[in-house]
Amino acid sequence: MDAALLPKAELHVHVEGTLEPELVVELARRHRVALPTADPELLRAARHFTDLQSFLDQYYDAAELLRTEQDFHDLMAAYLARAERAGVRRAEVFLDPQHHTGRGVPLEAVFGGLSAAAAASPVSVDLIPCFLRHLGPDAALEALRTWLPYREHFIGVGLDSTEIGNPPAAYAPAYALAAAEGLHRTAHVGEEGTSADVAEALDTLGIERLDHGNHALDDVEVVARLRDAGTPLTVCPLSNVALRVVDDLTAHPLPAMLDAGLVVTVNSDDPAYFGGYVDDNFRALRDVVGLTDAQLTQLAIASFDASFAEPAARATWRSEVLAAALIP
Ligand code: HPA
Ligand SMILES: [Zn+2]
Repeated sequence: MDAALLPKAELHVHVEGTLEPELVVELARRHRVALPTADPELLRAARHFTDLQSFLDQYYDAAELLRTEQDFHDLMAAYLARAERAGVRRAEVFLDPQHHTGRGVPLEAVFGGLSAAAAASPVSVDLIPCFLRHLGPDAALEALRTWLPYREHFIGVGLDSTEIGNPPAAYAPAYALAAAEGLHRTAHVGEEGTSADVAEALDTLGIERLDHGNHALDDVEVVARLRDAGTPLTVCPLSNVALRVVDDLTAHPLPAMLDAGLVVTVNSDDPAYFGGYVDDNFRALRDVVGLTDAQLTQLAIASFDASFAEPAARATWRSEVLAAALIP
């Protein structure tokens, strides 16, 4: 089999980042919003970035087209159909509820639409709402309180948006409440931020996974902490190239992360913006970085081990990977 299509879990994908230009055009038509062009290819060509913020500006702008439960349903349904073709058996999907409630979209529409599409998919799906760093720590704590009545719709919390200038420790109260509520905890750290930010997140947030974490490699002590604790990193190679976290794929630290004994998983982040879904990321690691089939198999197994799914389901998927890897 194409090693890029191995059974896998996707643990780092933002549902708003799966908004393809074709759906942008459809949503604009649905809500009578004028676009600069109705040609999806021209919209796609405009999706290029110089850094994280230049991406976030476009990403939040396009996400304003998501208004109704139907819109959120259609977004998730399209992602899951594509993810299924990428070999995804399990998806733990980020969302940015504050960006929607801040525009007057009710949480019922956001969670209702996403969960309905998830329930209709053969992919095992759970949702992880993220705190938006640019809105600050008080808003994060308040947001979590408003999410808790929808507790059955999500399994954990994350932290995303502008990393520079928004270090993680301030979010400790929101993470403490999440822990008290029995929620899983993960956070974007070390994408544009430093190894000191990664250490700070480990010290203060009680995170079970680290999203990105590229700059952890700048400090051997931080690497040792992650390795000794077995904290998985959700790494996003094509995202890192698109946002210039790395110069090109051949300079990507993923092989160094594996060499350092870190638990690494491969993910798409915002596939509609960064030129590829999770299978495309696996394929790029094989074709450009030169990872072997054995390494790709290791990454696929790690994705299930690092997931928040039930142990029995993880064991089943893990054996599926091994069976697929053995069939030439
Ligand atoms: O890669 C990311 N980093 C921070 N915030 C984000 N929101 C969507 N994608 C990202
Ligand atoms: Zn991300």
